[in-house]
Amino acid sequence: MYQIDTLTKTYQQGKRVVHALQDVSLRIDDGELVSIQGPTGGGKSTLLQMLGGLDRPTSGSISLDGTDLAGMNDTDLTRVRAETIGFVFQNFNLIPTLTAQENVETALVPSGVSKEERAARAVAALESVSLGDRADHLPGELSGGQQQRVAIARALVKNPKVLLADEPTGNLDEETRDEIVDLLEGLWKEQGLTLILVTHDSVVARRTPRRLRIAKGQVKDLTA
Ligand SMILES: Nc1ncnc2c1ncn2[C@@H]1O[C@H](COP(=O)(O)OP(=O)(O)OP(=O)(O)O)[C@@H](O)[C@H]1O
Repeated sequence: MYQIDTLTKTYQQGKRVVHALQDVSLRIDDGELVSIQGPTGGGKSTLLQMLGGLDRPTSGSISLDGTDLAGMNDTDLTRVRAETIGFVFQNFNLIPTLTAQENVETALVPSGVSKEERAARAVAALESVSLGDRADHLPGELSGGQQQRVAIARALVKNPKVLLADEPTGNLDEETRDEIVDLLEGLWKEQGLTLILVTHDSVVARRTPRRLRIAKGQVKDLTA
């Protein structure tokens, strides 16, 4: 469970101070599927970065299962990210010179999993996104939707508790978008994940049980 209390994140832009997040308080329970919408510059990516322990708040707290991410040292935070949180991005962020199989295996390197186990788990993860027959392909040989499936397999191969997705369908046509949302929704149900996704797309947001809107650094729960 995430518990966020009076979280503020400011950035200095020249002489100007930008409040990317302002006094945000929020709770996200285990197993929720939540979308985050809002205008450009509203603070969506900043919030996702905080949830992923990729950046630290200026003030306030953000805890995951009772541990304050803001107060953790870098080593512990890296471990939490490696073991507990999966990330999916708009641009897939696959390594172009590695095959689908190798891309997925990379996610297990920081956790110290043996080579044999990495290979077996990557095969299973690719099968879970219906890409078992494309394991030897390079990203450039795959469609956008297939690349996103590889990225989802890479995020889930470590069995994370939380999956954070930043515009996961932003680069896909409508049909592929629907396939990817179907896939994410299926994995969410099957694996009991907490799935939090940032999206500009109201069609995607309408499919999530809980919808948050963030504008000018402030969060509103549209389903409360
Ligand atoms: N590293 C940074 N340095 C300075 N300002 C930043 C930085 N990151 C974000 N900001 C500012 O914080 C505010 C919130 O940005 P954020 O990227 O979270 O918005 P967003 O809702 O994700 O926008 P978009 O939909 O365009 O991705 C913006 O005013 C942005 O300019």
